[in-house]
Amino acid sequence: MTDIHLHINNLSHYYGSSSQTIPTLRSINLSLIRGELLGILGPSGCGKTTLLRLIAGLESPSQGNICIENRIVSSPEHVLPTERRGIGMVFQDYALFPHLNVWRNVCFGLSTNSDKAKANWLLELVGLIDLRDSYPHQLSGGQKQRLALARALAPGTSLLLLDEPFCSLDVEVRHNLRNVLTSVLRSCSATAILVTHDPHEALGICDRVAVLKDGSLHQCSSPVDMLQKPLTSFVGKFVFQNNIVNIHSNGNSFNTPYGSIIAQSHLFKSQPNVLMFDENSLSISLNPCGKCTIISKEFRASQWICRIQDSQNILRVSVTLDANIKIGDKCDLKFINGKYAFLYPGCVSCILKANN
Ligand SMILES: Nc1ncnc2c1ncn2[C@@H]1O[C@H](COP(=O)(O)OP(=O)(O)OP(=O)(O)O)[C@@H](O)[C@H]1O
Repeated sequence: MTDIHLHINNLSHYYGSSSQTIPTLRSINLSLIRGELLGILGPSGCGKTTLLRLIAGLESPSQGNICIENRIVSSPEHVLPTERRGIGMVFQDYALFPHLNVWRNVCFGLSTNSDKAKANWLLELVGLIDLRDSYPHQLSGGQKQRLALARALAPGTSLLLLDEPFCSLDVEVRHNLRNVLTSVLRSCSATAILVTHDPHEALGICDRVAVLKDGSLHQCSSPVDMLQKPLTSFVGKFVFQNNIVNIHSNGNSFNTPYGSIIAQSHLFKSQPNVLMFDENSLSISLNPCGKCTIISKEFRASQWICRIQDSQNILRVSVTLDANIKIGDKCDLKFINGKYAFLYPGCVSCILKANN
């Protein structure tokens, strides 16, 4: 049987009175398996922090409930205090005690010798044992966040809530800390939720990723499943930066300025009106009289990613590094034959076909 650590059941939340405001979270259902790292991903204001605060017991649900270890800890009628939930929290701003050194920060609130042995082990694990006498102001941002991680886990916490913990750190430190996080969580057999607005971070280290938009859960699945089947066009666009094009059907066939679409129409539950495809699905040919304009190009290790505009869309297109292209160049775009794409609503897969 699956060992569910946290279960969120039909959870909704409003700030203020539900009759006056729009919900911050709408009917969220999620489960976390023990030892799992779940990413909560979404744009600014979608409700990520609110969801974390609800799990921490810092907000009260308007509807639904939250169970930790099969026990209801939050419902509209009752909210178990944060300190009785067996959770640890790590924030972007570290929240360390400035007047306590590293060792005393980790040991804060611990009493037994075995707790202190664990604190020692955690400081070893996060690479801070040699800095045990230093104070927070003597640590770098990355060291402070490693200390915050060790402190959150020291009391034997098995459920960790991390709210954008790496977002104020520079790229290399952030990258190192992601690796520290996953190995520390594994060593402690801890379950964790990582709130982030960075798709690379969520996809890179999380076992599963939950994507929120305007308080609604669009998808919760492993990174590979999400890549292979983004359930909504928002997931494809926000998480994978895929292209979105509005389409109109002509009976069972769809035409676009870039070519046509082959799909099995019996799979449609409703008529698709949006096509989604990735940056490798279009070919570009320079043409001074072309209908499209290259408006930006970004270097990636193995290709350029161009943004190309026509009268209806701005599309991301990958172009080989040896292509002689400049911003402002005119061009034509067409589908690359045989590339896979998705139609929405319904996430029906289809195949792209270039116009002759
Ligand atoms: N204390 C509050 N009172 C009223 N509205 C709030 C409060 N806190 C947040 N909100 C609103 O609730 C919505 C969700 O906020 P939340 O902080 O959960 O989003 P978020 O996804 O974490 O955003 P960000 O990535 O910018 O931190 C936003 O529209 C926000 O303005």
